[in-house]
Amino acid sequence: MSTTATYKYPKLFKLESGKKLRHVEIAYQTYGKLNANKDNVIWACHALTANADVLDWWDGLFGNSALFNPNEHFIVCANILGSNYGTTNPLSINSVTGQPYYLSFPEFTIRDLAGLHQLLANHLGINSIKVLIGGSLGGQQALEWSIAKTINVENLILVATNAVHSPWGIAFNESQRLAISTDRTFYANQPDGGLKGLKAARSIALLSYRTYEAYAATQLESVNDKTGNYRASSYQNYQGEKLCKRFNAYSYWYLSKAMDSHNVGRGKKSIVAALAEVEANTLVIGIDNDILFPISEQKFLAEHITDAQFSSINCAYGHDGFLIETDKLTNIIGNFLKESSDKKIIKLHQTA
Ligand SMILES: CC(=O)SCCNC(=O)CCNC(=O)[C@H](O)C(C)(C)COP(=O)(O)OP(=O)(O)OC[C@H]1O[C@@H](n2cnc3c(N)ncnc32)[C@H](O)[C@@H]1OP(=O)(O)O
Ligand SMILES: N[C@@H](CCO)C(=O)O
Repeated sequence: MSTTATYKYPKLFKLESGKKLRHVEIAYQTYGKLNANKDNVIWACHALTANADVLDWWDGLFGNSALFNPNEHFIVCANILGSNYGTTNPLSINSVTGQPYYLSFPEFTIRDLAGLHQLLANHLGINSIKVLIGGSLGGQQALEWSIAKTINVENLILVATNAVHSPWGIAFNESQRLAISTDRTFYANQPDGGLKGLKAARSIALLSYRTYEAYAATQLESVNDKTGNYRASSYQNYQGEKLCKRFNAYSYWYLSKAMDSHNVGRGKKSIVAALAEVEANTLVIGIDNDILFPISEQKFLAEHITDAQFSSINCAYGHDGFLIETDKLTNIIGNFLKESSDKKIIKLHQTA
């Protein structure tokens, strides 16, 4: 059973900045049924440009016969604030002006994304999450939500993510925003504003999601006499255009800023102290060819989250491997969850 719905939060939602959003709407999908004990929730947090349909974009890890399946689990995935797949975003109507927000949309942080997940969990009557999982920007949300401890998270799975967004990651995002800002239609406040800039931004981003080896494997020329019309050029153009058909420059702009804001140590004693607040059984998975969220970042997470396990995946694809290597993820996560449930049974026997 799959449900697509939108939750309209009836009150004002206060952002970390202190600004308030009214009439926040959260588009979400659920699959399967919440059991009587309400202890079968799998909550997936999506990355930069995905949507609430986790069975589609994380097919293989999620699916009818996958590790996370709707027969056993109640799977929840919410479209994040700022994204154009149904949740309130810069193209939504600002009820005060009666016009879309565009660039008057307030900036928000990863903590705000986690805050919206909590609103939805309250609405769905969920007090406990069996597995909270996210990759990349999705992992940043899952981590902040676990640190906030507004809900019980039994198992936390962080894939290709970090505790604080790096100078390198911010520089990539800033370069993408520079590309968008050179497109003057961006400032015209129209739904297709900045699309040429967005195309260039996606082309830049892809360089950080893939690797030298991935391009060599898929875009190498088969002839030596070319002096133009290269496959790699066509690939960059195609990928930029593909994103423009399903996304908008305003959402991209704001979401990339939210990613830059990620720092679990903000307002805390330190980043390390913030990580020590995580109480969930944690598994951190890195991709060893990831140049955007290098594996040192996942090792750091695992080192500072109490009793966290660390595992790595070899994937020539690089960062986006977290969306592709679903067999490897299934294997690593399946073993981790089995161990975690065995430990729980032993603990129960010891306390009985
Ligand atoms: C409504 C929605 O669609 S939202 C959900 C979809 N998006 C998401 O979930 C976001 C996360 N997903 C992603 O980032 C990506 O889909 C990934 C990483 C999982 C895979 O990336 P892909 O772009 O599918 O794969 P890859 O990088 O190998 O590129 C393949 C595409 O490039 C095209 N391509 C490959 N080489 C070239 C070239 N030289 N010139 C032009 N096109 C090329 C292929 O024909 C293929 O096109 P298609 O996507 O139309 O089938
Ligand atoms: N390729 C991913 C971003 C990488 O984290 C997306 O478009 O959502």
